[in-house]
Amino acid sequence: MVRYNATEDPLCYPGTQVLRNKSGIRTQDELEQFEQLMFGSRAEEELPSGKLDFEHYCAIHHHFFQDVYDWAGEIRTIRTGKGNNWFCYPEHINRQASDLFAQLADKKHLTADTGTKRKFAVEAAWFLSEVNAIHPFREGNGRIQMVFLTMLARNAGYDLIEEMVKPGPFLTAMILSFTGDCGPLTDQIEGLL
Ligand SMILES: Nc1ncnc2c1ncn2[C@@H]1O[C@H](COP(=O)(O)OP(=O)(O)OP(=O)(O)O)[C@@H](O)[C@H]1O
Repeated sequence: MVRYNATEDPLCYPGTQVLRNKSGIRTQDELEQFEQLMFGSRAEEELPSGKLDFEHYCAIHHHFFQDVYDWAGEIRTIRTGKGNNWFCYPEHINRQASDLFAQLADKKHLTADTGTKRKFAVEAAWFLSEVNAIHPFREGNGRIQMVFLTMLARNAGYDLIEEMVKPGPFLTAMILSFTGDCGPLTDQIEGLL
């Protein structure tokens, strides 16, 4: 997992980068294992239904992380970044997310004009790069991005096979998409359809 650059974070146990959690786990390794376990167990359940809007996106985050964090499904309140990239400042998240999900709705949730895998992948890469730049949550963004992408694909008539993700190239493509180059991410997504 790529760790965050975060400003002083009240969500962490003092003097650590370990997020306060419902089980009181104080080490990062143990917390990641616990997150993974809970995520897997919630994946077995039916996902929250919704309109593929931002409210739905947050409900999905809540579903997967409700066993671990009190703030599951809530937008973050501190500035975060990864590598050299800082994500949307928290005070702008609601507005940016509303704009993005309005555009997604205008594009009929990527079901319009996406008659080929390539066309769908182009639109999906656009959406993923934008939602990643917003990065609504303190943790769990990558996993929720992938769950939601799978839902968008299914809604557009495609089966996205997440097990086929190649973590290294996919991460490189995500980072490139942050700087506006969505080509490699488009290729990665097309390869999953
Ligand atoms: N340097 C970077 N610039 C932009 N995006 C990045 C960078 N490094 C990682 N990302 C993206 O951030 C997301 C991960 O965010 P976060 O750590 O909140 O999610 P996670 O689900 O907890 O972790 P992971 O996706 O690693 O399992 C992924 O989509 C990843 O591609």
